[in-house]
Amino acid sequence: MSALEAIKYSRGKLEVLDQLRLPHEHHYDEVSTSEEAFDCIKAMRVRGAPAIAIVAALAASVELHNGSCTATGTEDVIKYIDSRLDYLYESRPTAVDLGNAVRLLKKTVRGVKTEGLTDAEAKEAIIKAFIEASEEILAKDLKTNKSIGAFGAKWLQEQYKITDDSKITVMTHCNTGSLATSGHGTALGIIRTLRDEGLLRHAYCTETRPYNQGSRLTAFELVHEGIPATLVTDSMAAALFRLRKAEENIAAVIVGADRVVRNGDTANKIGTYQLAVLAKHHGIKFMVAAPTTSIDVDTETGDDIEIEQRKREELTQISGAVVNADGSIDTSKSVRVAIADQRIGVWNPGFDVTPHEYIDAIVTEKGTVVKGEDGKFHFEDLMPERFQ
Ligand SMILES: CSC[C@H]1O[C@H](OP(=O)(O)O)[C@H](O)[C@@H]1O
Repeated sequence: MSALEAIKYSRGKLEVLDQLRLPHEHHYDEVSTSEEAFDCIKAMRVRGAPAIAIVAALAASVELHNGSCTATGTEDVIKYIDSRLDYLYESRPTAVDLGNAVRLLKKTVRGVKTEGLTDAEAKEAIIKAFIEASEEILAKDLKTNKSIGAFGAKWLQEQYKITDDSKITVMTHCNTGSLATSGHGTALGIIRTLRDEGLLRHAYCTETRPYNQGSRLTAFELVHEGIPATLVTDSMAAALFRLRKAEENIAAVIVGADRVVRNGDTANKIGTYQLAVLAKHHGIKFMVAAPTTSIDVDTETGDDIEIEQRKREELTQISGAVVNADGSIDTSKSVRVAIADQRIGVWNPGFDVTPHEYIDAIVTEKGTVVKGEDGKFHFEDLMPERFQ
């Protein structure tokens, strides 16, 4: 049974699942312009580093396909495309996949051969190249995630020599599954592969306050696919490790990434760093699962990563569906309630940075990277083209 599709696309038409309504309601918004995509990403109706990049690229592609560009002449057409991509880039700052997609698409349109073509022919060739490149970003993502799953499961098998009698339990944070990508997922993709290969005993997912990607999205994906799983609050991780690590063979915490920088420091959903500290304290492996599009070798350390600050209402208010007296969920009535004094000060960073010292492995579609004798991660062998 396949998991939920965050993104539905055919040339000229993009639909995005409104993740703010999950898990109670499945509603797709049609996204046909960069403005609609920007709002969808900013409001986190779609979220997850790869999904953000895919939606931005495809929305720009759909509007171009539908004739939004009135410019003529190669220079003005490229200038228009740049302006749409630069606008989309501003929607959320921390995840690097969006920036990488923008750079790829800008490079693509500049590589189109237009010598000897009329202005109309050149414009058509540029738009065609853009659309094909944006569709390739979507197509490549699922293959990437399956590869991350395979490399991650292989690394864990090497670490623990897993047998039927020693299947492992893992924890994951936030949502890194089909709702954060085009399918299968990154960290949750490794969990899916562990389950497929008969290596998984159990999965724990954290609630992931304040947006609740874990309780609303990951729990839904795990239940949807029948993966044995338990939900805990973010604050329960320490007690879980201390009381149940041995009994449940808790072997690893597996998280996604919004940005991995040159030394391996990793920005991910807020609450990731504390899990890394706990994992180290309890002798549990800490793994980052991320496509190479999430690796930013131009940034030296995690101190240089811009951390998105989000609105106060995400902490002081929550929304959800009504639970009827008989326990059924009434999806026709969504309520929003205040859960704090609305005058209280709020600090709401969307992400934190886990120093590379706390990370045991970074799993990508090109292989798993571990620290060298210098105690640092090195990506030169993984992505030589990025170091030229
Ligand atoms: C494969 S998704 C990567 C990353 O994105 C999530 O953040 P958000 O839900 O705010 O977009 C989370 O940090 C995931 O680990």
